[in-house]
Amino acid sequence: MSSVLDDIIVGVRKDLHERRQATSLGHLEARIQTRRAALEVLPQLRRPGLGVISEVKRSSPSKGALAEITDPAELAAAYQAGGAIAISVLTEKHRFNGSLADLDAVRERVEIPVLRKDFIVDDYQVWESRAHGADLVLLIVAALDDAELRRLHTLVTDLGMTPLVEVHTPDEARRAADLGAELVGVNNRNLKTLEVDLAQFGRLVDLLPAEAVKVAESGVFTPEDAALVHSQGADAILCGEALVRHGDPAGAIAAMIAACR
Ligand SMILES: O=C(O)c1ccccc1NCC(=O)[C@H](O)[C@H](O)COP(=O)(O)O
Repeated sequence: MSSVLDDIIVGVRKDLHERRQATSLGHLEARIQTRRAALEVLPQLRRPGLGVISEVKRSSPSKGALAEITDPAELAAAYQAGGAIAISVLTEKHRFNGSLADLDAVRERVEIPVLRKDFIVDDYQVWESRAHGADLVLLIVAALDDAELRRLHTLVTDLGMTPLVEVHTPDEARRAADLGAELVGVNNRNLKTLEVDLAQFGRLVDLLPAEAVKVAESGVFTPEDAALVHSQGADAILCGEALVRHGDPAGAIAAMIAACR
């Protein structure tokens, strides 16, 4: 039986095929030449305290519609004002109602690094991410075999961006370590069943390379949640639903950072 992740990737490959027909790789390469270099994020994430990677997320397979978000750039500006270290933009369209236009709008508006959050399975998407101004690209270990993971990780790095390597199981944590990943996210959400367990970060943290920057992803709702994963070794959190549903996202980010001082 196929998992939620498998179903998402079927749609992603179909969309990718259409975009490839519309925009050649050569066009993306030319567009990259006009962009300034990708921003670094690792030095900031290595500083003491909690980094908050704040996500622009309209809907999700687990919860359906979360927030309308008519102006993603405005939301990203609020995130930046609250002290976010980076903005994550979900660009998948069928399940998350995101787009590359969202990435463009956010990139134009904020000065901090921007993560392209999608289901990356092909080199084309990496070129596309840089062409649209991404500084970081998510690589989900569960979606890739070792050869694909290594190839995409190298390409992201070669284009000057930072790969965020996402794991959920001990085996995936080992694969991320073998890769020499410098930025590793533990997703507390199982992308095959959609179950969320905030304790997953604490279970996996010791399996990650000591020198890697560690991100706790998903299921962080309160300053107390943020303080818990920070006390377990999270340098940063990746937070979506709690912020898009909050009336004061800047204040919510500031409160999470304050709880980890
Ligand atoms: O959010 C989902 O339901 C989901 C389902 C299947 C694949 C990925 C999914 N989400 C992507 C993410 O990992 C989250 O958007 C991100 O970590 C923020 O999570 P949260 O703070 O719980 O919104």
